[in-house]
Amino acid sequence: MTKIAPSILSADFARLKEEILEVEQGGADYIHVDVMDGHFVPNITIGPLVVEAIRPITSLPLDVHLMIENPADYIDAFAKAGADIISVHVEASVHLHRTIHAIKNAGVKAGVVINPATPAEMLYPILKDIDLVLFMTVNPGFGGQAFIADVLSKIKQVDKWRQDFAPHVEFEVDGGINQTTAKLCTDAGVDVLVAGSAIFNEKNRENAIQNIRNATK
Ligand SMILES: O=C(CO)[C@H](O)[C@H](O)COP(=O)(O)O
Ligand SMILES: [Fe+2]
Repeated sequence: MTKIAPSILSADFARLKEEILEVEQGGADYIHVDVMDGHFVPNITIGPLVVEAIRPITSLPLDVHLMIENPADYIDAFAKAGADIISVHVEASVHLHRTIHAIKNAGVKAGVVINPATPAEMLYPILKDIDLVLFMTVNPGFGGQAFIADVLSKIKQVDKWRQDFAPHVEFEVDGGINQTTAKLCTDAGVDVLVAGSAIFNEKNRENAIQNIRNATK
């Protein structure tokens, strides 16, 4: 079954606990946490303190998406705060192999994120070492942007490598996911759909989650 990871970027931060409980009760599989530093992306969001604060609220895995420069410097802080998956951008990681192993050594699942304009080949050397690939289907930085369909061919390319030598790797997409784009992604091999505005802009979060999941069948 397709997994759904609501992005709290589009939640009401004044009611964050209730928002997280609503999507958990509505059938979410992960809670997606967008960390932005105002350097790697032109927006500033949340840090380890917020991850630590939401950790006791939910039993769902916390899927932490680091959109920051020098992500290796912050692995321990996010691991200690309670992250279950930490994903770093290939574009921000000079020593990607070292950073991935630092995440794993911290006892956390390691993900690698790739921007829409970054070629699939960047993933090839490290695919077997990681737990998750997060394909950006928008340029990172903001919720509510339009899906970039060109990324689908890249997902299909990496899926061939996955079938060849890395069948354990989960594929996730992030950005512009709704009932229409969800199906395009799962048809290309995606296992986990991040959705922010398509879930938190709807009054009934359970219906929103179910509608996206049902659209992929
Ligand atoms: O990483 C992100 C933005 O950089 C968010 O996870 C993503 O944008 C989710 O928002 P939406 O579903 O509204 O596009
Ligand atoms: Fe994200």
